[in-house]
Amino acid sequence: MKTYRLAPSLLSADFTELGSQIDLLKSLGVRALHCDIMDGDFVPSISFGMPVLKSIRKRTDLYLDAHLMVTEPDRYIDAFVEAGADGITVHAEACRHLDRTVQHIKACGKKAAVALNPATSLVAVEDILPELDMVLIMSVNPGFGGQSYIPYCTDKIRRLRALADQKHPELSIQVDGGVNRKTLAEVLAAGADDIVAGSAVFGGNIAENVAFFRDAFRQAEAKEKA
Ligand SMILES: O=C(CO)[C@H](O)[C@H](O)COP(=O)(O)O
Ligand SMILES: [Co+2]
Repeated sequence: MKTYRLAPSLLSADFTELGSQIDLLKSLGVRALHCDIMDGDFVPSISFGMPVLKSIRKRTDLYLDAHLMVTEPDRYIDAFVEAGADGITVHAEACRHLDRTVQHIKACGKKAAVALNPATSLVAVEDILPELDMVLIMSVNPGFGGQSYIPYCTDKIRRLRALADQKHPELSIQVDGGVNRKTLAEVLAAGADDIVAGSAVFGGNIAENVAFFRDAFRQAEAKEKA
């Protein structure tokens, strides 16, 4: 039985109200925050780094999920662990020795995840799957919030769930990019359990948006039980 989790992407938060928006999310029952770290090289944009994550850590005990969209993730893992991340996600496309990087994250006592860009094949994680806590399927080209979900990613989520059922049933499948009221049902039905959403959480009424995700998770759980 899957446990579903919403991880709001802070990229879409109001940075002048970050502390109070984090407190609000916690009061609404949110358990994790997704922190998008962009270096302007692996992806076109620059977001925020260790000092901001450190401040977030001081503010909250929520699970902090660090999505490293950087060219050389190995250079930054210790710094993000030190800053207070609970889980570190590296891109397969950015790691020359992916197994070494994953073992490093695990040796730090943190959850290890690998992200795949839309056009990157599942083959990139097939062999290492049993070593991972999570695989992140990017459903937009990384770099910006507010983009549209790429439809072919649904089949990729489905194929990853089938692969995980064979090799590592506890694997969490996170989907990131363009997940909103229109696309959520499709993503859940395909087998995702961990949902990142930025604009669909912070755009408009945050409490109503979080309630929408919570209700969808309840429906998915009920479907699984039936
Ligand atoms: O990693 C990301 C972009 O590279 C973000 O997590 C993602 O885009 C979330 O934003 P939205 O839900 O608005 O698509
Ligand atoms: Co992200």
